[in-house]
Amino acid sequence: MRTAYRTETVRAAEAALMAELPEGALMRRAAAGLAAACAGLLPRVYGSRVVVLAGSGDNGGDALYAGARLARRGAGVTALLLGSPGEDGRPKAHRAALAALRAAGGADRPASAVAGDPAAALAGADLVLDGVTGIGGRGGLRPEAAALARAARASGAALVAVDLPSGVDADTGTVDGEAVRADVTVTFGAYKPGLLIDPARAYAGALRLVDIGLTPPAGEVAAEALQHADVAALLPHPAAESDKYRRGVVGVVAGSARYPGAAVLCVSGALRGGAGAVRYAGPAGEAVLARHPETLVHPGGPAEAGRVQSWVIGPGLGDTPGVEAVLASDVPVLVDADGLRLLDPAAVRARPAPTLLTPHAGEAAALLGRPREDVEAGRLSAARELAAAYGATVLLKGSTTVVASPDPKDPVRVNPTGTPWLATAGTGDVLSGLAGSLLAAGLAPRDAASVAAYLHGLAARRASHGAPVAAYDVAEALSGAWRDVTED
Ligand SMILES: NC(=O)C1=CN([C@@H]2O[C@H](COP(=O)(O)OP(=O)(O)OC[C@H]3O[C@@H](n4cnc5c(N)ncnc54)[C@H](O)[C@@H]3O)[C@@H](O)[C@H]2O)[C@@H](O)CC1
Ligand SMILES: Nc1ncnc2c1ncn2[C@@H]1O[C@H](COP(=O)(O)OP(=O)(O)O)[C@@H](O)[C@H]1O
Ligand SMILES: [K+]
Repeated sequence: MRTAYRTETVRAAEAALMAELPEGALMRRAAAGLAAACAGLLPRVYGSRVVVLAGSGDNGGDALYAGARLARRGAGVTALLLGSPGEDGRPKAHRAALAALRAAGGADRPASAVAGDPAAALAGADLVLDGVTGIGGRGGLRPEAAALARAARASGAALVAVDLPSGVDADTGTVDGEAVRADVTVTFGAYKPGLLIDPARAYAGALRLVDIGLTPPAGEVAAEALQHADVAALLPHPAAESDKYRRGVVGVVAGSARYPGAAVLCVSGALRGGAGAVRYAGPAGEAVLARHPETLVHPGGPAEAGRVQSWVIGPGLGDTPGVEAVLASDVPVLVDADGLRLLDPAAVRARPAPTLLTPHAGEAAALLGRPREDVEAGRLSAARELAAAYGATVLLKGSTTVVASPDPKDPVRVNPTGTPWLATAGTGDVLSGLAGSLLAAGLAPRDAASVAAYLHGLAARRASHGAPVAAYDVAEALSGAWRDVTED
């Protein structure tokens, strides 16, 4: 499990650790890890050209100390100092770190001296260290830093963010203005939620975690990302005495005369999610049977379809009724797509069994009564708000799929396996069938949702290999993704 902690938690853990260590020890550990990561990115350190963008805080301090280490190994290092002017008129910078850089033979200049031609200042650099701001940064980059960040990006040098890409919000993943677009982010002590959640995640590039001895309390995880072993431990496995009913039956209420394909895709996901049988209730039975003869098809509504251990309702449903009947059941229910329209929070809250909602950003925006862009810019808070309003688990789909449970103490789960190739019609139907099947197999809603998103993303990658995929390809690749996870 990859775990991320909020800034305040990281700072508290740092303070506790610093009290036990000689002054500057933590920063030295951070800088050593950072310099080693940079050295690994350069063909050779000796003779390479490194530019350090250094803000006035400790983030700049880390970058300057790392610059000093690289300078001692023969790199030509120049620091551009971005702090506001101090009493001596020079830009403020971490004093001891700047002294270390100078002692190692590095140069420094106020960034204002290169403001007229930032591109010239970055020309020929092999590596740029972004030490403008870390967890102390607020808002987007200021203009001077933004111009240098753009020039660094355009220079072709490897761009390494120190702790966080400057300009992104560590706790929420929002990006309010301009931010550094890094190739690699070397983060210290613990991941921060912004490194896992879009839009900020897209600015971070590849992530490296440097152990500086920090141990934030396990109870304060703010966001977490499952890995293969976590998913393998959660997946259902039939036992010797299992039969199809004991493995769980998932009911699917999806599709309409207009959209029969949604029913087929939802069932195709459900058949590969570990339930022992899939019951389909609705008007698209013929299309479902044509593709999936193993489905138990009922032409009527869900009320007459027979006993199930979970329901999935919504994909391609149009205006077909059925949501009330399904919500009235005493089994876990997944509501997606058309089922989310006009969904009554009170009806969901009153349910005796858990509910899982799987909106994309547009559907979440409609439920929250605010613009889609707001949801996309603040995924974590949007998912949390919806979960609280409905007393339900919420899987918010999109560039970073996040899963929030109604208990605010549960960390948000962030899916690490997604790929933009999934942004194609019908893949959401496969996902809801898959997650519903995992619910029927007995997984808790938060686990069913995050495991489904994980396998779904992995399946899309397997099916895609860098080329477009169709939703049905993703469904067919699910068994392979399952094997990848369990055989690892
Ligand atoms: N506390 C510790 O022991 C450790 C801290 N570490 C480093 O310390 C960092 C945090 O340091 P600080 O608390 O000094 O804060 P930062 O260095 O992240 O940022 C604070 C400085 O940036 C300026 N600033 C804020 N927003 C800005 C913006 N939008 N544009 C330009 N400048 C802006 C502020 O005026 C302030 O001078 C961490 O991210 C990490 O890199 C590491 O060395 C590990 C150990
Ligand atoms: N930019 C993106 N990057 C990664 N995954 C995406 C992106 N956009 C959409 N997805 C994924 O694609 C799927 C689309 O689902 P959805 O929007 O419900 O489409 P549909 O209703 O056509 O099935 C979801 O799993 C979502 O997380
Ligand atoms: K930074």
